Amino acid sequence: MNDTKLLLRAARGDVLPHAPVWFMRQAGRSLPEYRELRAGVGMLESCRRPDLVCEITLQPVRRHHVDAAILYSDIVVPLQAAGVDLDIVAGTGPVVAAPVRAMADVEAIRALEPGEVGFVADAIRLLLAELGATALIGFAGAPFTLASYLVEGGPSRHHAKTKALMYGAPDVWHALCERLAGITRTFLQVQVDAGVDAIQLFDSWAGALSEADYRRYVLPHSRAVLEGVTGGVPKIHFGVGTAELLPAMAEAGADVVGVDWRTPLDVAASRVPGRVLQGNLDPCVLLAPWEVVEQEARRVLAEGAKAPGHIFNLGHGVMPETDPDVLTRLVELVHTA
Ligand SMILES: Cc1c2[nH]c(c1CCC(=O)O)Cc1[nH]c(c(CCC(=O)O)c1C)Cc1[nH]c(c(CCC(=O)O)c1C)Cc1[nH]c(c(C)c1CCC(=O)O)C2
Repeated sequence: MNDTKLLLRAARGDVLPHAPVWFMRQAGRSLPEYRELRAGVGMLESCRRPDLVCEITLQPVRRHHVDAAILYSDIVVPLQAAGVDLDIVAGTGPVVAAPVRAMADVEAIRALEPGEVGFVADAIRLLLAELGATALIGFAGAPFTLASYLVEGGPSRHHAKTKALMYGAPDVWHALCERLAGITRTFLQVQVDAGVDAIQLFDSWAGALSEADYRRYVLPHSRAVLEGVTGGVPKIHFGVGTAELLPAMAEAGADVVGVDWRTPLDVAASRVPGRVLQGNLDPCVLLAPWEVVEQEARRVLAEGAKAPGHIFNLGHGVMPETDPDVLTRLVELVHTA
């Protein structure tokens, strides 16, 4: 069964008739059917309801015929399940009630018990019964990106408080990342044990760091997550603005390296030889006329062909204002290119 899933064959580096395609943030606000289902239901509440998670995860599969579904959830779901007081505020993102600034704050973050995210395992079981040959991707946030939300208290442009803690109190920083790595590992293992086909570790904001700082302050923790998850599923590792970090992120232990739109995939292939790549059409290109979308998508496919395997995706998430019909057409193009 698994062998018929195109995404898994691409992750293994098999020669395929065409690249598999899915989109980061394919479930969500670009779809009117999502906005309808979510009316009056809070974001995190919706993530705890297996029936809603299943339906929202399936919406982009039905509409676009992508080769993979990504579980509808959020990177802060396991933190909330482990008792961290936070919410997702519409139009802003995650907001944390009591930001982490000192060792006592770190010590107040406890481990995640698998049963505390049982709703995720339930949703995955519902999805597996529906998905057939479409792969299901589970995911989690990497320690740096989670730490950034916890230390800043919310979204941040410069991650200044995060870096101040990292440089100024490395013992607190490493203790925080160790706890977050434990929570993330448990969250991913629950998803793998429930049957997802692949996992993606999002270190969305790691591109804020130099390679030296990434290696010193982040890589050991991301590696602990990626190496700690057992079950043999392919592991995808992705961040934004990570051109200089690609080799280090590959060393953290991913089978597939996600690339944003800034680095052409043939250049990325030379930076992480032997790795399968995922990416990397600029999400903003989807707002341009179709001729531009087609030209850029064909360029991405040609550059991706230089890697040992290529999973077509955007360089970051779908923008909410994207016309869903353009996504559907893009999937068709990738499938027939
Ligand atoms: C950094 C990050 C977060 N969450 C996530 C990341 C890593 C991916 C990335 O880099 O974009 C991951 C995520 N969040 C969500 C998914 C669902 C699956 C999918 O990709 O379709 C995934 C994979 C749902 C969501 N997560 C969120 C929404 C929008 C909330 C809503 O619909 O009300 C969705 C569908 C909220 C969220 N959650 C987060 C942000 C920055 C936001 C956006 C705030 C906003 O613009 O409203 C934190």
